[in-house]
Amino acid sequence: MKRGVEVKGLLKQIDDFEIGPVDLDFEPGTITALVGKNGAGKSTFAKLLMNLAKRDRGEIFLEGQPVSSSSEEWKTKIAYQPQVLLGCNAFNGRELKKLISSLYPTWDEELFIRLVEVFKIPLDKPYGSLSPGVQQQLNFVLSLPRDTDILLLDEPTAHMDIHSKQLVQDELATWMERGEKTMILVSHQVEDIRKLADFIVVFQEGKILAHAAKDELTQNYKRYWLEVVLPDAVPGEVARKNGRIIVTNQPVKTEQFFLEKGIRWTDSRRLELEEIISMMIGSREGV
Ligand SMILES: Nc1ncnc2c1ncn2[C@@H]1O[C@H](COP(=O)(O)OP(=O)(O)OP(=O)(O)O)[C@@H](O)[C@H]1O
Repeated sequence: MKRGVEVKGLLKQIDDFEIGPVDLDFEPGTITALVGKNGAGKSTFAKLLMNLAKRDRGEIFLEGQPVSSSSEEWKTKIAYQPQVLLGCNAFNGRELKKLISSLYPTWDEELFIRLVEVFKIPLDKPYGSLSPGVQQQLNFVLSLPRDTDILLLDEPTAHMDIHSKQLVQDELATWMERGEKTMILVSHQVEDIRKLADFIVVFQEGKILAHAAKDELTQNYKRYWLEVVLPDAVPGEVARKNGRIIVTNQPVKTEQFFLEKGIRWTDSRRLELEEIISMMIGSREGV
């Protein structure tokens, strides 16, 4: 069976910031979104996967190939799209394509040409002269055609307009249909996560706070408006307001508890993914 990305006991200390220990498996055929507050360690984790930051401990395997400085084999397995392409300002798209395509035996020229047309990328202008949104589009158009089995994208749509974001979402969804691809997506864009992700990994201060299937999260997070003020803790409770509005992530247990105690609720609703993520990463207080 094909293996995706395996991370074992990964640890890195940067000044007073520690990332890890991280143990994570990213399965082929899935998209995982890495979320967390600014500075939580997502981009550093991405760099560790690419050996661009040196880990202190642990192991990383890409389709079974160990990521290390002493071998090159793993490099053709993964395409990494960083937030910013450094050192490229003087080169135009055509020159960058020539450089990058020569490094990837799987380069798909047809896909590149199609994407250039879809995004209407001016290939003859220096990268540094393009707007941040168009730079990001070019960055994307230079990443996907590498057609590696593993794709690692760090905030690929942050600067893009709404239409371009939708194009990226469509292209990524289509790309996943090519086979057993593994995609890791660092993102603050809820729409990207909602449309694309199968799994969500929550980073908090360098640690993995949660790793869950997106559908489970949206099924399980539920808000209840109670008829009475409730002093006791409720099974599954994750937040409350005035003892009368309760959010839980175990609605079956919660409702059983309410029924046993004779507590009635006037309304209940599932939370939107955005609310769930905000609650999990701790950027939203209360209910
Ligand atoms: N080269 C470095 N030197 C010093 N500190 C660093 C370095 N790289 C990362 N850090 C620190 O590591 C922590 C995690 O940063 P990182 O960029 O990984 O967070 P992030 O979750 O990607 O944030 P954002 O959502 O803002 O992109 C921060 O405290 C950052 O200051």
